[in-house]
Amino acid sequence: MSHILSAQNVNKKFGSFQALKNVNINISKGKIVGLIGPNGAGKTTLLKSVLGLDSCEGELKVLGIDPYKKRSDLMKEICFIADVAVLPKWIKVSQLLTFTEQTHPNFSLDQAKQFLSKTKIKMDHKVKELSKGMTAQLHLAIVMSINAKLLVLDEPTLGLDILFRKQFYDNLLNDYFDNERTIIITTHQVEEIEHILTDVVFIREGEIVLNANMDELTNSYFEVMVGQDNYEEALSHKPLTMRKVFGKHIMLFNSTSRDVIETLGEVQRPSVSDLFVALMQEDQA
Ligand SMILES: Nc1ncnc2c1ncn2[C@@H]1O[C@H](COP(=O)(O)OP(=O)(O)OP(=O)(O)O)[C@@H](O)[C@H]1O
Repeated sequence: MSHILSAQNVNKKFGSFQALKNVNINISKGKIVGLIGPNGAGKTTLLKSVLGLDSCEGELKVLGIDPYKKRSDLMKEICFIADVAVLPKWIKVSQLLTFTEQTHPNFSLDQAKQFLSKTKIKMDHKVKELSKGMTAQLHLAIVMSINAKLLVLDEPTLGLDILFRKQFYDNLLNDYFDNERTIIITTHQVEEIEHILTDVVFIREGEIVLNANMDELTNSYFEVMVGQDNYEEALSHKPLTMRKVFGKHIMLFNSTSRDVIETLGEVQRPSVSDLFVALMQEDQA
């Protein structure tokens, strides 16, 4: 098996509405992939197909398995967080850990206890007694104690404050991720995760509009801060987007015209969120 995930011409229709359009992606082991798109772009729809929660047309293989037809086989090897706040309110932490140990073959109870010992969560706490952030910590402690090959996170930090969000991603990167694992994350807070990503996939109206690793991205696009003197000339090279900061124009270009344009101002690497905004606008133009 060469890819952890392989999608070829994947389509998904809800009645006459086409939510996924000819999606082609391959993801290999050891990647942290950001699946990024505006509201209603098709991120959750794609992840549901990846997790075997919904059917799709085309060829989709996760760990070499057809997720919809062989979901129970797949679930032994992967885990996911759909929304951190969703855990049964009435259950005690100790009961939740026992339940997970009994139902998941790759769960380590000792490991979960070790993660939880670094938090304020106690074994006899009920989920309803935990704050949203503590519930997220509990969920993550469980997920990080499952020896999974693929972790799928759909908006994992929704509703959490910035300290918890930062801690969540730090824990994920330092205590969980290694080259044997693969993570797919969707979030609208792109700027908070871009430093941990190895690859980005942009999706818009069910179509993949960009699929690149972060190094490729740096080489494919660049921003130039252009002063008034060079403004007209820089503009003639047709920037993808432009914004004004402290009286200077920051223009985004793709690398085809790099040699000429980098003489016109200070070059910088665009953030993933700036690139996302630019490519979404470009696609709509
Ligand atoms: N069960 C369904 N029945 C009909 N349409 C659906 C269904 N599920 C999703 N859709 C539609 O498919 C499109 C993609 O939805 P999806 O939830 O995948 O978007 P998303 O990228 O996850 O958005 P968000 O960032 O807002 O969560 C939307 O137009 C949505 O209305």
